[in-house]
Amino acid sequence: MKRRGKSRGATRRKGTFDPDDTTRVKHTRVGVWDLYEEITPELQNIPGASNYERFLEWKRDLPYVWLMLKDISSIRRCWPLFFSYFCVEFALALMPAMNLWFKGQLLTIVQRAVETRTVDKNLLMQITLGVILCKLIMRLLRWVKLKLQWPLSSSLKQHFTTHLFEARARLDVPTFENEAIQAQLEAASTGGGHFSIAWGTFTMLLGVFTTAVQLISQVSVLWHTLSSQMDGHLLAAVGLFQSLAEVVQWKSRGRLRDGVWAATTKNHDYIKLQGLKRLVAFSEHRKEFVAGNMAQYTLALFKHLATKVGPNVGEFWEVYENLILHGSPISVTWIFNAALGELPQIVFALRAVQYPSSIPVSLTTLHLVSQSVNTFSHSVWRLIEQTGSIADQIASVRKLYDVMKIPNQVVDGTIPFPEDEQKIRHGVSLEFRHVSFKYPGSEEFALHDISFKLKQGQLCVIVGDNGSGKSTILKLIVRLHDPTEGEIFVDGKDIRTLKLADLRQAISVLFQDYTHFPLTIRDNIALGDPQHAEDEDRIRLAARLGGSEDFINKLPDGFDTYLDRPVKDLYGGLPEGTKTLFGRSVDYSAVRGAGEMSSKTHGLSGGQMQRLAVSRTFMRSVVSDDSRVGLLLFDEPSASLDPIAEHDLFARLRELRGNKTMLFSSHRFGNLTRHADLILYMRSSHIIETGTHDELLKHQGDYARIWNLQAQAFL
Ligand SMILES: Nc1ncnc2c1ncn2[C@@H]1O[C@H](COP(=O)(O)OP(=O)(O)OP(=O)(O)O)[C@@H](O)[C@H]1O
Repeated sequence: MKRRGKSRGATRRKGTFDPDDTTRVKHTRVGVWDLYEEITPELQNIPGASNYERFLEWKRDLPYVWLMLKDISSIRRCWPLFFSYFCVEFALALMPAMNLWFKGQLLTIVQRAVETRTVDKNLLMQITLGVILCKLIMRLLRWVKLKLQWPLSSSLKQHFTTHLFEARARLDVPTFENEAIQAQLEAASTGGGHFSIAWGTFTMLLGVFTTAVQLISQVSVLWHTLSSQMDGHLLAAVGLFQSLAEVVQWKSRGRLRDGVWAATTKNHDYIKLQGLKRLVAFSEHRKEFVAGNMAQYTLALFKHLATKVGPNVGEFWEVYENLILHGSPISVTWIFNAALGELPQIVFALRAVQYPSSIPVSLTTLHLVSQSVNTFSHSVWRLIEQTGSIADQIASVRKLYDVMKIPNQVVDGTIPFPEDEQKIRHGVSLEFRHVSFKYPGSEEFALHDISFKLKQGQLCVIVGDNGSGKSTILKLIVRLHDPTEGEIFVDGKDIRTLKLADLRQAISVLFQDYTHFPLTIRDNIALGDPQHAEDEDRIRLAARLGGSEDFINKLPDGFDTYLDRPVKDLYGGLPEGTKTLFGRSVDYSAVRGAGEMSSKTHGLSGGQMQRLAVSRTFMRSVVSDDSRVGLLLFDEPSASLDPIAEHDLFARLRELRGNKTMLFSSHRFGNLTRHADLILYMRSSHIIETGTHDELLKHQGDYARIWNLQAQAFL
């Protein structure tokens, strides 16, 4: 481990994590990763301070456990199952003590047999029966437990999956794209394990309780039984000493806790290696990968890089577990403890030499003691392990609830919008007042001092160079981000004061980088207007207006087609092309046919994709008479359309928009700009020319130049 010795003068914001601050940050190399942990200055020199901190964490986190238990108790249909599960666990916890009791009885019989040379056959039968019954009951209880486990754990999982869905659904763009937030969401979803956090916590709490019951019941039975045995307490003490010695040697693993830490890698070879893995694994790259003939080159590069970075590479957690947690060498106490395991036998041998006549009784006692000490120390181990992981588990519960409280960067307003529902159909006014904007983490202005006004019902077209800021203007209107400086007004009101849901309801937007959702085509269109998502007629009308109805109808599953099925079919691991297996002929087509599975995928052309996206916008904006939309935003809606489709789209838009205010971003002059009330010509984050088509032509500036350039192509 070494400290970083650079940039003492680095800018440090109060309360934020600064990896370059050498007084507060510990740096550890973990394979190709660099781990930076914040050292808490006040506590670092106090012995045992971290344990104290851990206790404080518990105190902070326990209310969340209470909250979770209340949440779990709200799933009423599970009550009987929970009750049964609790009873089964409780009964199972008493079983080892019961077993011990029977063994104690056996010991008494042996002792009596040694002393009196007689055996009580009836008692022996009863005890034998009791032991068998005990085993049977235990098996039965375990079977019932397994049967109850699945319905309970899956109910909890489902309940908390909905909770996580809600937590994700409420996040805005800059918050969601933040990598720290992504990590927080990930941690809350998995809890780092196979089961859900809720089920893990429930079983852990129950486990601690039942282990305590197990220990108390065993100790009382053992104490009672051994009181009457020669050397009973001595052997028990020796056995327990050994198991406690192991416990003392066990120390909590130095897991990274929830404190402030961050890990990064600057190893270019490793990063490139990961990039190559994705390139070859993800279907979205396959077309270019194949067409570009990249296989041979990338394979050679992959091999070269893999050799160069060596074996100590992998996901951070994988490397951390192996190099840091399991990296400790074998200790002297570890070896000493192994020898201590034989101590009860040594004590027994010495006593046998001293009192040879007591050998049979002592032998049975030794057997009883070593067995019960084994179960006992197993229980102690369980308890320690459970309490050791309690802090982690409880912290996971807090994570589960904390994700609901992640603050959005775009803060909601309070004023309802619009004041007049009727009026909004005739459009809204829009004003940008000295708006500047930088994307999060970017030093460059994407927009700089942008001001313009648009009256109710006007058509505005934004034209300009690539990267000049056209799309960004549209994104700010729907408040995907807020301006860094300046204000935006809709109908004279600062959009930051308006209720976000109302503002977005009043706007229909088609982004340039639209995506299609992993749902059916019907749902893809329907989600344009969630309020009318069940209205089949509207969906079909939207498809017709967007120019997508014809090709959708030609697809085998029509509107039910999934463009990219979110759940894939599963197949056995036979190598593709296998024709025979152990002499039998085999073929996937039989099982595929029986399951009505298809290996076909439905590809759409770029233009068809765009028509689908336009249909989604139409679903919201122009289809309904009761629409509450007053502002339509289109970012390059015709980029992938053929000239006829483009012409039809604009004609339809002009006809259907009524009086709604409309804003287009476009590279194409003509079809739209000629009808525009206002054209904004942009370059390098600034508006450099504004006016109508005629005004800008007269002005003889850049707009006129590009217009003439495009017009000449048709001469
Ligand atoms: N998510 C983002 N994060 C950081 N910078 C971004 C992001 N999106 C865009 N930018 C930057 O902001 C500037 C404006 O981008 P914008 O997408 O608004 O341009 P545009 O005029 O719509 O371009 P085009 O004509 O190519 O669509 C560009 O310099 C771009 O690199």
